[in-house]
Amino acid sequence: PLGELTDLMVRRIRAGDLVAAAKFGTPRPIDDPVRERQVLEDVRTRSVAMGLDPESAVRFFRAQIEANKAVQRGLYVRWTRHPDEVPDERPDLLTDVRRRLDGLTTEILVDLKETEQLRRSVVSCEVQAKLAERSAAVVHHLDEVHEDALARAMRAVCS
Ligand SMILES: O=C(O)C(=O)C[C@]1(C(=O)O)C=C[C@@H](O)C=C1
Repeated sequence: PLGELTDLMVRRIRAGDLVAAAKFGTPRPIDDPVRERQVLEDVRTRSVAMGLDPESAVRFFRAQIEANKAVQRGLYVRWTRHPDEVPDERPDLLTDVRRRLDGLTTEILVDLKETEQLRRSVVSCEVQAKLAERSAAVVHHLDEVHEDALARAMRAVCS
């Protein structure tokens, strides 16, 4: 039941690779508190409009942002040690990567709404979340950096 939401979380985590590729070797820092506030304000407003608990949605997205930063930091370490692994192309953060993240926000909010009942029932939610996390790690061939990020992101699934 949490498979679709988990897949979307993995897609957001994978978008962290693009964020890292856009920022690595530029003066732009991994942490952008202004952008984080914009993302979370947007989530809050749209949750209210959708009848989702805004506090829980914001908490969920805070965890997704932390997971995204963990990916960026992990890749920075990897790329500093192995410069040959740095992607050849630098995507554009504003027009390419953040647009993709904004699209994922919409999809994730819809899925949060669809799974609201299940996520409120703490015990079954924890069981389903573990199942979804394990199968996503296998299906998406996640390496350690991305698996750790997913574990971090999953902490806020059960409300
Ligand atoms: O948009 C960025 O610059 C990102 O790094 C992505 C993101 C996010 O997950 O939405 C993560 C960290 C930043 O502090 C702001 C936002």
